[in-house]
Amino acid sequence: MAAAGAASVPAAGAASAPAPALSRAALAAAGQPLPVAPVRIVHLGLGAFHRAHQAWYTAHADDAADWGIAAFTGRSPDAADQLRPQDGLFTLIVRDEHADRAEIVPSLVEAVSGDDLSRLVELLSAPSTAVVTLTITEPGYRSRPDGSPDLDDPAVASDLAELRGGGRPATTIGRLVAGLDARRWAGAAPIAILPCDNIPDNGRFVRAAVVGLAEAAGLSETAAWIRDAVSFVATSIDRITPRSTPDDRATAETLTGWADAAPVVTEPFHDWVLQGEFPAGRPHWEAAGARFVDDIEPFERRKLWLLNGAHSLLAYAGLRRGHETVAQAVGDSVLRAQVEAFWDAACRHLPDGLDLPAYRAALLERFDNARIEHRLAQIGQEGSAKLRVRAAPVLLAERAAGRDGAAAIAALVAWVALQLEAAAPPDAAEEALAAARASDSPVFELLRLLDPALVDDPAIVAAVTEGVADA
Ligand SMILES: NC(=O)c1ccc[n+]([C@@H]2O[C@H](COP(=O)([O-])OP(=O)(O)OC[C@H]3O[C@@H](n4cnc5c(N)ncnc54)[C@H](O)[C@@H]3O)[C@@H](O)[C@H]2O)c1
Ligand SMILES: O=P(O)(O)OC[C@@H](O)[C@@H](O)[C@H](O)[C@H](O)CO
Repeated sequence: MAAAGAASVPAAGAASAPAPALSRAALAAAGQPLPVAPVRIVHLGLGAFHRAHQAWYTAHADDAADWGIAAFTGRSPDAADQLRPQDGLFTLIVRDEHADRAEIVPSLVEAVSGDDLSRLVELLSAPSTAVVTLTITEPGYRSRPDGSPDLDDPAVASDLAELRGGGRPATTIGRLVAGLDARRWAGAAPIAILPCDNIPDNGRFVRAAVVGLAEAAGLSETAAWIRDAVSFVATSIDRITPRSTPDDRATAETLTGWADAAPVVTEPFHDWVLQGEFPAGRPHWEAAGARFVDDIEPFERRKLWLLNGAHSLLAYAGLRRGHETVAQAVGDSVLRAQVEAFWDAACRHLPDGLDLPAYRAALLERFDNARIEHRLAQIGQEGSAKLRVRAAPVLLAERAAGRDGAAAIAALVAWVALQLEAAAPPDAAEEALAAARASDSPVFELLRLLDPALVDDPAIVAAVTEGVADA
């Protein structure tokens, strides 16, 4: 298969006629066929990022003709409903600071509603299926911070009952366990699972979730098989991809001449670092720039602390200063200085050899791209899970090194202040956050929710309390 199609203009139609709907048949009729690769990858969580990243890398692999993706939605069937009539095709709008270019990405060959468990089981039972990728957001795993299933979560409890009775689990990890159970019964072909969410050591994290749920459901043989035979690959994934807006459809149509109900906007930059085995094979993603390493941790920390840590700082401090997007916030000299200070702190705890000055300079350029409207309210969602891994480790490392940790404390102060004003973006942990806010010592309890180690240090609690009082 050719790499992702270039922007395509329909053969017929006056300028005022409505653009034809994107589909493989319509493209073929226009002389631009995009063949359907066989499904060998199952994706869970059909959001914008998967399409801008893993689907793009797969389309640009030099063996793309052998690797089609069947992608399942997470919570609502909407994305599948939009993409099914388009045969999985979608327009990727790559937006730099000056212009847009578009390509039609052909690697997604099947878009499926997440509740279609029978199709998931069928695909996971097929020996030809070699890779499962996930982008279901941090709370989507329904895990404790160590990755093990949160057995107090009612959806997890319900899935346990369903899995025990051979029923229909409803969480993504529950469905994945049901699919892996079927794969074992079908002959246990090897497979790799590849979480692509912004979670440290995400391979180990999702392994704990999957094995833990299988064990808790009494599927002990399947749990043992997963432990021994399923490979959990750790990844650091990077491509800033904001939520799509209705304007993006008009842009896609102008650029390609095709009407696309579900285009995605992304930045030109992309990066993918992976560590782990693929026992049943994988696309030649290196051809598109992916890197396979023996130790992912330095890359993962650099990305999570510098990019995502700064994003979260800009989100909470930026919202408090009246900004709406990353570009606006990083253009505010006060916040830019806070970001630089946070990066100085984080860099003190990153190993040599990561070319940090160049990485920081490139990040600033990416954040400054005002044509990417990355909304702080989107980035700020799920703050309790995000700050735990993006800011708390930097603060704790600074304190352990005998410094005050002021730069990382600034991020916590902004988030705590928004919490106390009940103005923080949505968070799956809202029930616990509300209880913390209503307690006698809300700052202490909010910090404890982020990471109990924070409140073991009275200086951190005092600094955040003081910062919030001054904010
Ligand atoms: N957008 C980016 O710039 C970017 C970059 C790197 C990594 N990521 C990772 O990808 C994830 C998804 O980002 P996106 O931009 O595609 O978001 P999105 O909102 O477009 O898609 C999120 C997907 O996750 C599913 N989901 C959400 N909550 C869920 C739940 N509780 N259970 C099951 N499924 C659930 C949704 O149904 C949807 O399919 C992020 O949370 C992040 O971890 C995103
Ligand atoms: O996707 P989230 O919600 O985990 O985090 C929001 C952003 O920080 C994130 O999407 C970055 O844009 C991304 O990680 C860049 O690669």
